[in-house]
Amino acid sequence: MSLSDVVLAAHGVGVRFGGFTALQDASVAFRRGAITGVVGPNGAGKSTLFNILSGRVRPTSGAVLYKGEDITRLPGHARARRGLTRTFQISRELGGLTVLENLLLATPGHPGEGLVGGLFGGRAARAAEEQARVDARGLLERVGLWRLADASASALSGGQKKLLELCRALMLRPEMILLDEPAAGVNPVLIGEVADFIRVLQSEGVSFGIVEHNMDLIAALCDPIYVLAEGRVLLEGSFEAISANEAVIEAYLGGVH
Ligand SMILES: Nc1ncnc2c1ncn2[C@@H]1O[C@H](COP(=O)(O)OP(=O)(O)OP(=O)(O)O)[C@@H](O)[C@H]1O
Repeated sequence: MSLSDVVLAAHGVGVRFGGFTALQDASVAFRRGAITGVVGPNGAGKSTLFNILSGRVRPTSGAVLYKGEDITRLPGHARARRGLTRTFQISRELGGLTVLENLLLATPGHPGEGLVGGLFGGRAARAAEEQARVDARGLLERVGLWRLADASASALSGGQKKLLELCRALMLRPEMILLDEPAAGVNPVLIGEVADFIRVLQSEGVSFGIVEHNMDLIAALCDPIYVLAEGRVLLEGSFEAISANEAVIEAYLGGVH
């Protein structure tokens, strides 16, 4: 893999929480235009890796590079502004707001604040808010949620909340999105829709990293796939390669006993 093919990379990252090593010397590379999977048993360090890549957790060692730039010390919102966004395992919709308002509040500069009496004024702010509304409507139409634009976000199903979460990340027009368990709590039909939408976004040039326990989704979408176990990267490969690997099978069975 040449350096210019890599959009996001972790080089030897590690993090300790008190005396506990959650991640050790982990190196991963997310190829531009690819959907890269990250799998592993519970507690392997997958979310911790995403937290480091997205700026929520500062690694105790190693570095994070985005488009060749060292962003290890850059806060999450600054990474998002550069085009690196994420979603969370537990959807983080604002239940007191409508579906549409949730998207408007996800944009840089929060033009949606105008809706709730913020101090944004002037022509530029109004133009930004208008653009955000156009973007939000376009996204909600694409994922079939436009008819629910004025409904409370708390009324959405688990799967719809995941779609809303993905749309919130997309409001920032990202180049790279990290998805933490996009299929968790989502019914099988909607998982198919989420997968289709991810594929369309990929065809439009967005790169993805996906942490997921649903192996059907990983097999359908991801190449390559990194396997983590006990805070380390065990190996990287195609779905066929990792599922036939003895060390991977052992790592998963070890978690079951
Ligand atoms: N802030 C924290 N403080 C202390 N320990 C933590 C913290 N965050 C994560 N850990 C621990 O680090 C280990 C890795 O957690 P992490 O959530 O990254 O695993 P995971 O692979 O995402 O697991 P799962 O598949 O269950 O979500 C776990 O043992 C977890 O308890």
